Amino acid sequence: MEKILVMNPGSTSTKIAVYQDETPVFVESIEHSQDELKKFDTIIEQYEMRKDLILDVMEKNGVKKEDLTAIVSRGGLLPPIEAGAYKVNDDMVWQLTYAPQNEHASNLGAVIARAISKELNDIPAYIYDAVTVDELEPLARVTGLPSMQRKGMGHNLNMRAAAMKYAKESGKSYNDISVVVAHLGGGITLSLHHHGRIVDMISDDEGPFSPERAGGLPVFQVIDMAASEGMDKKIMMKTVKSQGGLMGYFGVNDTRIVEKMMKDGDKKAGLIYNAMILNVARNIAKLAVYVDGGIDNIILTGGIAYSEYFTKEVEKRVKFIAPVIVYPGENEMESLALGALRVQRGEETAKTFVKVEK
Ligand SMILES: Nc1ncnc2c1ncn2[C@@H]1O[C@H](COP(=O)(O)OP(=O)(O)O)[C@@H](O)[C@H]1O
Ligand SMILES: CCCC(=O)OP(=O)(O)O
Repeated sequence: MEKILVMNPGSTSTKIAVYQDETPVFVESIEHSQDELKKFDTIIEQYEMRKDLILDVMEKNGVKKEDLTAIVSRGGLLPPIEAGAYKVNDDMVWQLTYAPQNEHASNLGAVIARAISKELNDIPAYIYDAVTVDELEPLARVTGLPSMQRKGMGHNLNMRAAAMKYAKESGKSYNDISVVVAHLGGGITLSLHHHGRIVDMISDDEGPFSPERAGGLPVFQVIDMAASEGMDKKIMMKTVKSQGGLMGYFGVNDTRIVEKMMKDGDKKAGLIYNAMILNVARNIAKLAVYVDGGIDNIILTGGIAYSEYFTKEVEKRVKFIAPVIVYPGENEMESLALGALRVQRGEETAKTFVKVEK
């Protein structure tokens, strides 16, 4: 029997679960307010706070850490890697601590997993379907600057799980479907799953603005901003990553608040909320053209997909491409647990990560 600790450090929450084989013993999501997080300058400084929280929640739910047989976490912003499981090793911890592709809360997952594993005689620790799974086709990588390439970066864990769920429900194999999946969360990313691979995707730096991200911006204005007084990389990243989107316009990252403002007659809220919807729809259409519009279904998932208003308005704009299906929320904790379980049972092999020094 397996007892697996599952961790998912996100930008606005830490999700923690323990699974006994396929069954959840508990699943908890602890929200982090902007106030709580603003005292940390970098993500890695949140290490102690998030690790203690994970261990406390486990203890509170009556699970002894000595009973764990494996640990699995959402993977962070590693250099481009393949889909599926990777063993957490010292190279991965080094990469996420000193040379991640970018700052992101998920960078903490493998670092905390390694530390807990070491305290427990090196029980196996894994990451699964990391943020930087990159299966983009060469055609989808090209930009207009020879020195820049498009990269795969997104909510791969939830988006692949949603695509696989759709395949199962429609009696097909993941290898036979063509779907566009939009993860509508604190950050919004979209992906095109075509014959078993994510052949194109739109990351949070290119796509729609979201509750806390600026999304794709007019590049000439970005250059002016970067060249302005007092700007540096850290301030710029913070502005577009956590202070953009709804946060920038209204100072809140809770979509429900903005939707309520709109419904109560606030004109600015109506304009911005409907623009967010338009941006999601526009980016779905962008992905559909890679396969000449040959999409079986469009899938909307993530927290915002609980909003009937949001999903219906997106559907109105994109249903000319393919039918829309809504899987509200995310299935990340179960996807992580089942991935680790397959590895523990020898049904899948975990790959080995090797660090890439810049
Ligand atoms: N019923 C709802 N209607 C609209 N938005 C919602 C609803 N429930 C949650 N959300 C929004 O979903 C977002 C978080 O989505 P989630 O997928 O949990 O996030 P993340 O990708 O950041 O982990 C927040 O902006 C939250 O306000
Ligand atoms: C860059 C994609 C990953 C991401 O944005 O995750 P969160 O929305 O959880 O911050």
